[in-house]
Amino acid sequence: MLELVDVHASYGKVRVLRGVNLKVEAGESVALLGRNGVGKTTTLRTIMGLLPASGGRIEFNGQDLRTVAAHRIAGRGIGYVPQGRGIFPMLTVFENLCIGLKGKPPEDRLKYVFERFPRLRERVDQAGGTLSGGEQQMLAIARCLVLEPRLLILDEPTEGIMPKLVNEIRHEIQRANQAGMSVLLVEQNVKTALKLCTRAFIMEKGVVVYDGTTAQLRAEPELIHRYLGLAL
Ligand SMILES: Nc1ncnc2c1ncn2[C@@H]1O[C@H](COP(=O)(O)OP(=O)(O)OP(=O)(O)O)[C@@H](O)[C@H]1O
Repeated sequence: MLELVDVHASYGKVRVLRGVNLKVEAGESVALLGRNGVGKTTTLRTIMGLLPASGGRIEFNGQDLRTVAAHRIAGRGIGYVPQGRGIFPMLTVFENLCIGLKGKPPEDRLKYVFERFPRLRERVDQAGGTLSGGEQQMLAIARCLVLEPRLLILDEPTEGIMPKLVNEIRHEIQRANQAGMSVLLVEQNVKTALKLCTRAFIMEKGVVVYDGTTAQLRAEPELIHRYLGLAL
């Protein structure tokens, strides 16, 4: 469904991605792991066209995303929940859910996201910026879900969120995946990533150095120690 082949990207003269290869199959849940600063967020931003790739290919359902304008990529079926959420704080919950649509979301989609996140239904007229961090994250995810993406890309969705809401958010990501949506997840919490995802890519200094199943990582925790410096 999504394939990155030898993708390069830089911030000015600073080369960050040095030939990233990564794949997400239809219906798969994939974790992108790596220590701080190795280029995980940059990889996601490059997929979304927010940073131009200076080389390589990014294909989504056979189409080269590098030729698609950034504002049209969501319309091609990719939902992106950026680090720091990226909701509109001055707009209400409802107005945030309308972003990216011409008008209101269809009733059945609204019902679907409010069933997933009842907290949002209770706060539908509240300004996004007045929600708690966890609720804002739910809103950022809900905003993608109303667009019915085929692939949901999330950048550290549970970072800095109170534990009670973390579980709700993880559960909903899992549910979306079980309903057939593909997931690409950047996650600092390796245990969470191993729980939610069946495949993992690990990055080091702008390249992918591990591509395998999360079952293999669980079975060989020394790999996690080698690449991430962590004990499971
Ligand atoms: N706007 C920017 N301008 C210049 N350099 C940047 C910019 N954004 C990121 N970088 C640099 O690019 C490198 C990769 O950053 P990136 O955010 O992709 O890493 P990451 O793996 O997501 O890290 P983290 O886990 O800390 O979020 C870092 O060295 C970072 O300092």
